[in-house]
Amino acid sequence: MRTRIKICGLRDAATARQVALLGADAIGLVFYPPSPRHVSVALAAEIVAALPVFVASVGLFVNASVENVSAVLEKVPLDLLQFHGDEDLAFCSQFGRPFIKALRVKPGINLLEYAASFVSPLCRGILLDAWVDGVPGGTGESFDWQALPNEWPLPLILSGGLHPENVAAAIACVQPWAVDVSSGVEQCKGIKDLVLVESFVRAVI
Ligand SMILES: O=C(O)c1ccccc1N[C@@H]1O[C@H](COP(=O)(O)O)[C@@H](O)[C@H]1O
Repeated sequence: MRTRIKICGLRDAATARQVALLGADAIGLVFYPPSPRHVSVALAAEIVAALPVFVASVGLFVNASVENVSAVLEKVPLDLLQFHGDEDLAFCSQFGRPFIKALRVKPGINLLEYAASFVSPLCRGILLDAWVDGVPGGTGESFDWQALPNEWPLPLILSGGLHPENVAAAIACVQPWAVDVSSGVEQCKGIKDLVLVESFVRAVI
């Protein structure tokens, strides 16, 4: 079975639909105002409404307030939440929605212990991203895949600096359940390139 694909940081309905038609299993919507990929609640609702059936919508938050996440959930029918900051299990679980938790790979972090602390009914996976000081994600930076454990207590989503030329090698090395990409399929920050999206999807094995 092919590795699942999430393309993150969509900012218009037509491109999101195209990305889905090219083979993405999920698209990500960034609710983090400092990001160049940030979307408003109204735009996110429009994008989700344009997706073909069976393509999942994922809302990405970074250390957002409860009120902020709840306000998005009231208006946007997201399938999954992605918490990309320092949120703990209690924070992530309180919305009663399935979620994935990002972990930025940094020397000294016990990756398996961290992942094990999120094993719970609503946590559907651990997403690994590169650690870049001062920027929570979407940096286009990768990390050393060779250093990762082979077995994980939750489905693994690999991200961080993936692009059409390295994604097959990353999958062969890590064998994740899914891959997630933003910068590697963009013309410039926040603008997706459908040719790169197509090449990325084709390269995923
Ligand atoms: O995409 C963003 O702007 C973003 C902002 C803040 C936190 C996470 C963000 N994106 C996620 O970052 C990783 C890696 O992205 P990249 O492919 O290296 O650019 C990915 O999981 C995105 O969902």
